[in-house]
Formats: sequence, C-alpha cells, structure tokens
Amino acid sequence: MEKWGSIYRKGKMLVLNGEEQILFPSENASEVSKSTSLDLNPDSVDGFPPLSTDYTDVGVVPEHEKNEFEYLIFNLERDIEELRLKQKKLEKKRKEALSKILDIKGSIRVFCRIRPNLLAEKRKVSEPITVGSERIRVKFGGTRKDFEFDKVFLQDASQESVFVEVEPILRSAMDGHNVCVFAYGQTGTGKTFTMDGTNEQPGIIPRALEELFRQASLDNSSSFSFSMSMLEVYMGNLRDLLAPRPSSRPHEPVMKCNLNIQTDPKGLIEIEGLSEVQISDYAKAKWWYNKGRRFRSTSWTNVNEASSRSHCLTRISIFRHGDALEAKREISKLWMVDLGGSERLLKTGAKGLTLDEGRAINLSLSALADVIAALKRKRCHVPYRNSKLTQILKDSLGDGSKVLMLVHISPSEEDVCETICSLNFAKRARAIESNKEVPEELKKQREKRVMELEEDIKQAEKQRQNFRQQIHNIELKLSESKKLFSTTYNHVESADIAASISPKDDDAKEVTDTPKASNKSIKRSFSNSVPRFMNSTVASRQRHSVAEKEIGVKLKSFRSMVSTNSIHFSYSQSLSYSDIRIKAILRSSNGKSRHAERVGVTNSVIAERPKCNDLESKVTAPRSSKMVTSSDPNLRVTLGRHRRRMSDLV
Ligand SMILES: Nc1ncnc2c1ncn2[C@@H]1O[C@H](COP(=O)(O)OP(=O)(O)OP(=O)(O)O)[C@@H](O)[C@H]1O
Repeated sequence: MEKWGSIYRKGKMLVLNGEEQILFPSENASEVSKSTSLDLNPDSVDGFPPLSTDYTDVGVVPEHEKNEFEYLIFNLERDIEELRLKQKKLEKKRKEALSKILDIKGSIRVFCRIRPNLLAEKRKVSEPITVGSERIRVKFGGTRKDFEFDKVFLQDASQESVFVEVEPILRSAMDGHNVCVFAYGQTGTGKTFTMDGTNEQPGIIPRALEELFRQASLDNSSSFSFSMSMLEVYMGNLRDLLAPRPSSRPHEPVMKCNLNIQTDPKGLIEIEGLSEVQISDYAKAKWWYNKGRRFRSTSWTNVNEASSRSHCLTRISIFRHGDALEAKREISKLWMVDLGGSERLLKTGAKGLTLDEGRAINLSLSALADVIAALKRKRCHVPYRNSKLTQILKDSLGDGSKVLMLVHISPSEEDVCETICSLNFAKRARAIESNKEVPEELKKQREKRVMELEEDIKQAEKQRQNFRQQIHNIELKLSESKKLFSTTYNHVESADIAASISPKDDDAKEVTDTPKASNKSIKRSFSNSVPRFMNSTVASRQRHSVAEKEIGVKLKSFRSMVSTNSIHFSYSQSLSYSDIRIKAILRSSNGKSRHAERVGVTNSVIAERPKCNDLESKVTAPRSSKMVTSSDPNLRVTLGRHRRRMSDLV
C-alpha cells in the first residue's frame, strides 16, 4: 500500500503520509485506568468511548482533489476536540473527588502551629504543651485540657510542610470555590511568619501565588487570569494597600479609608474603590505583594517588635475562561488573611493608640469567631454585619466556600492563658468537642475513602497529562498538514503555471503545456484549426523524446526514493515539488491527467507519455481548478499574458 497522501491505523499508531506517526489516544490509557475506582478507561462505555475516527477502516483516504487533505485535517481537528472533551470529563471527575475529600475533611478545617521557642524562652524548661499529630494537651493550674485539630504542626515544622497541607484548598479555589486561609493567634506566635515568611523561608502567600501560576500553566482545558488586591482592616476602617501613591512621596502610605463594602444582587461582595492589579506572572504578583506588605501598620509592643496592628487581607481573584464552546468567565476569590494578634491588653503594655488598635482587633476577632460558629452550626442568622472583617468576607465564608484556619500558639508557660484562649477559638470554629471523639472505626473509613479519592485525583491528573501530550502531538500534525496543504496547492499550481508558460524552457513547456484558460479557449487552441506551424515537427519530437527520457530517469529515481522511505515527505522536505518537470509529468501521467480529461485534450504529447502507476497518481498533488485563477496578482498577470499569447496564435 502506498503511503503518500494516506492515513491509516497501524496498531495504536496513526500513520500519515507513510512515515508520520501519532500516538493513538488510547495509548497507555487502559494501564492508567485499571487501578482506579473512577471509571477512567477511555475505551469503556461509561468512561470514554474510543475516538470516532476508525483509522483501520479508513485505509487510504479516497483520492479526489483536495479531499485527501481536507479529510485529514477535519479528522485531526475532530480528534483534538474529542480529546479536549475527555480532558474536561476527567477535570470534572477530579473536581468532584477533591470536593468530596474536602467535604469529608470538612469545609472549615483547623490546623495548629506551635512556634519554636524564642531565645529568651529557651532557658525555661517547663512547657505546658504536649502534642500528638492531631491533638494538643495543655496543662494549666493542675488541670489538663485536650484539643483536637485536623493537623498539628510541631515547632520544627518547615514552611514547606505547612504549605503542602494548604495546597488542596488552593486547587479548590482554581476549581471555582471561594476560599479563605486565616492565620489566627496571640501576638508574636508566628502568624506573619506563616503567611509571609522570609526570603529564605517563604510563607503561604508567596508560595500560593507561585502555585496558582504553576497550576494555571498545567491546565489546558481552560485558561486562567488573576488579579490582586490588598487591604488592611485597621481600627474598623479599610485601607487600600495597593493604592497609587504620589510620586513625590512614594513610600508613604496613602490613607484611603473611604472604601465601601457593597453587596450585589447575587450576594457577591465588592469593595468600592479598592485597587485591583492584574498579575500576569509570579514575578509581577510577588512585586505587588511586597509593595502592599510594606504599607502594613505595625508597631512595637512588649510581645513583638513588629506587631501587626491590623488584619491584613490579600485577595486573589481567579478568572477562569473556558474554551470557545464554553466561553463563560468564572470568578472565584482566594483570601489569605494575616489576622491581627489576639492579645491580653495588659500584657502587651499597650497604651493610647496601640491600646485602641488591640481592642479593635479583639472585637473583630470575636465577630469572626461568631460567624464561623454560626456557619458551623448551620444557623439561619449569621452575624456578618458585626465587623468590617466579616462583612468583607461574607461571600467567601458561607455555602460552597472553603475555610482554613491556622491557629498559632506559643510553647511558653507564660503564654498559657492566651494559648488556651486561642485553642478555645479553634475548637469553636471546628465545633468538635475533644471529649466527644469520632469513633475509631468511622475515622478509619473516612481515611480510607480520602485515600481512594486522592488516588483518583492522581490518576485523573496523570491521564489528563497524557491527553495533553496527545493533543500537543496532534496539534503539531495538524499544523504540519495545514502547511503542507497550503504549500502544496500554492506551490504546485504556481509552479505549474510558471512552468507551462516559461518561454525559455521549451521541453518543459511541451510537457506541461496544460492550458489554464477556459475549456472553450483550450479546445480552440488544440483543434485542427491551429496553424500548421503549431504542429510538432520531426526536430521538436526528437527534442521531446530526449526530454522525456531525462524526466523518466528522474521519475524512476524519485519513485525509488519514495519507496525506500529515504524521503520524508513533509512540507519542509518536499523533494518532488522542487522539480517542476517531475511534478508535471507525475501529474499528467498514466494518460489520466485530470486536466486533460477535464478539458478533453487530445494532445499527442500527453498521449505519448510513459504510463505511471497508482503511486504516481497519488503523489500528484490534489488540484483545484480554482487555483488557475490564483489570487496571487503575479500569477494573474502571467496567466493573462499567457492567454494573450494563445489568442494571438488563433
Ligand atoms: N515557625 C517559626 N520559625 C521560626 N521563627 C518563627 C516562627 N514563628 C514565629 N517566628 C518568629 O517569631 C517572631 C514573631 O513572629 P510573627 O511576627 O510572625 O508573629 P505574629 O503572630 O505575626 O505577631 P503579631 O500578631 O504581633 O503581628 C518573629 O521574629 C518570627 O520570625
């Protein structure tokens, strides 16, 4: 079977033009899907049916005019579409699995992080806290109190290990859920360290920004864009941390406190006048984030040298653009909040303004605790309006949202009262009494289910990756085919015309003198009424047979090159078309020249030509009569000249 201009299936490979191969989309899919409880097998009925193109049956694509190419291009485009649909199904399954995990784990999750001992604390031996992986026991005044968490990070926990636990909730934000990540705790327990971190040990926010862009780059079923806003809630007012500053005082904070919190008819919250910057990549995001951070309100207290005196909120708006079929724009919000430190005002030594700041922080923290508790108990009334903080977060704390609270505590004996306060806050948010434990059996079942779902997610992602690669391969093939299509038609036809009218190359002209004008004029020009001097002479016939011999030799070597696969017959290595005469004789070979048939030419030159087999007729590029009237102005000019010449002769 000749392969040029053909497409057929060989095992799981798609063979194009004899040598090009595309991985068939079901490749590896069954291996991937076997172990998963999600039905991911692309050949299954419930999962994904095989591609609709049955290349086995196609065999050699019917050869008529451009259809070979058009058929191929059509099939490639359709296959890309099908793979995209399959990707979407997988994406949906992945989302569902993640959502189930978050449901099992709870839409409000609470972690606890214990700060390492500071230098001054290292001398003191007595520590009131004993820790398990999900449990903390605090000894206080002869009593013991136990608290349970979704996860406890010990003093030596790295920033990375904390972020690993935060990552799934970011994924959830990319999937369209509104998400809040809070750092809560007593002043000086490491909230800012966890959220911001340092240059050497970046915290959740810089890592999250990086991760969002990473995940967006991996997802080719939809495209993402992000914007960022930063504000702080200071003494009950909102301050825009990214507000443009006058060039004369670029480092001074701008007090833009007149920001209004608006609720639209759909219940979505918008903050009027808040700066929102587009962030196109991680570097830009980091730049804006550092800029906003600089303008936070901090001051010295007895407890912390640079104590945050406000709640600092970083909002990333995530815009998800579907493909052309599903062009809607989904928006979700990711809030990352470094809460002001809860504090015993006496202990911090706060006076005047600092005292007021501390009071304001405590009030709004208490309002936040009330809201979370009401949500947890599914109360009809949720007291969002009690503070600016909860008003802003209203649409990101309710139904469908995910909340992650990282409660920070100090390991020190001196802070034990604050530690218990913070842990009580966490308990309230988590709404699980430590003494009313979940039965061990149920716990195990949940863990097992979570593990299964995590495996499903992993498999779905693996398979999506596989599809992504296949789409990429087919897209390359498609673009090659399109180029080949356009190169072939433009090149062949223009070369054809050029060859046929070239006054210098008599031999070539004689062979390829297939008129491009209308049938009428052609018939006239080749009728018996042509002047005698147009008939071939003995000399011209001799010249012609020499030329044919030459072309025959070239054709033979061309055939052998094709059959030995030494030619990569792609648009970039189109050897055959580089020789106009070879192309021409192939085209008009076997006495089946379509032009000849079409125009009814009884040209003796054509009749004398050596016969070519099917291969040659396939190698012949598909043509279109349209090409004669090329849109290329140069061609039109030469064609016009050619017509004039012919008419002159008649
Ligand atoms: N896990 C940690 N590892 C190393 N150092 C830490 C850690 N947590 C906190 N610190 C250090 O403890 C000090 C206080 O931390 P940080 O400023 O983050 O506390 P905070 O809770 O944000 O305080 P405030 O509420 O007053 O702003 C900082 O010097 C910080 O570097």
